[in-house]
Amino acid sequence: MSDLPEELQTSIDAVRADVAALHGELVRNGLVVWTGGNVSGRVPGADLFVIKPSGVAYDDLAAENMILCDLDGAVVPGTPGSERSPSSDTAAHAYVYRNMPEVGGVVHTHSDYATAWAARGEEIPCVITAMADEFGGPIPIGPFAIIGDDSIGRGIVETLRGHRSRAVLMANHGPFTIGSDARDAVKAAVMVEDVARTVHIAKQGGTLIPLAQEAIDSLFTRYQNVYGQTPQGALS
Ligand SMILES: O=C(CO)[C@@H](O)[C@@H](O)COP(=O)(O)O
Repeated sequence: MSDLPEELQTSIDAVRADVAALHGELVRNGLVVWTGGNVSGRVPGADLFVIKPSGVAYDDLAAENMILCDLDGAVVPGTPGSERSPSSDTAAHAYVYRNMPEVGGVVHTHSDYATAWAARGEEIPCVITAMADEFGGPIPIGPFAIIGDDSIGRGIVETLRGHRSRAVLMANHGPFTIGSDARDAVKAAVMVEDVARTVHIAKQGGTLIPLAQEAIDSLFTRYQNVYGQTPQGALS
């Protein structure tokens, strides 16, 4: 692939750097232990995505050892990092990219509280405004699926297609999140763990009070369209 058009190579290099750095956000936010999580990012305008190598310590991850894959999940030969095996979940990430063209990033972790809800096969009810803002409603449970083929990816797509949530709790496994790009998917992974913890603590203290759908809709619309800075005001 060394004879790629310069613009595509530049785009691939940017996604490599972004995906490598975002794995550090999983560690910084306490979402992973050892190597138990992964981030990928789609290469804009190409049938390609970048994902981490399987089982490599987060401290050793770098742009040059990220792995470039096609949308079937096959490693692109002769590219930096292609000498290593891609993440165990590459097939799942690839399935999402093939079937949800609007998705630019996918993340998987075994973060404690979200994975505990997944172990119970229990969706997280929308009882706090932070959930309405970020997920527009409850965080759904996806089917139990064994790693190794399209099963996990199919479960993610069947659960999230047409759903406001960018997070799904795959039963007995843990959260997978999607986003407009890899950073957005990492944000969803951070926020699903945060709300999973809060609602778990609330549930221990007594009866949860559901938010009215009208309030959820209003909060989600505001947060998705008004919250934060315009591109002119953004600092990073
Ligand atoms: O959940 C699993 C394996 O069941 C994987 O996501 C996790 O161990 C991370 O594996 P990778 O290092 O991405 O291959």
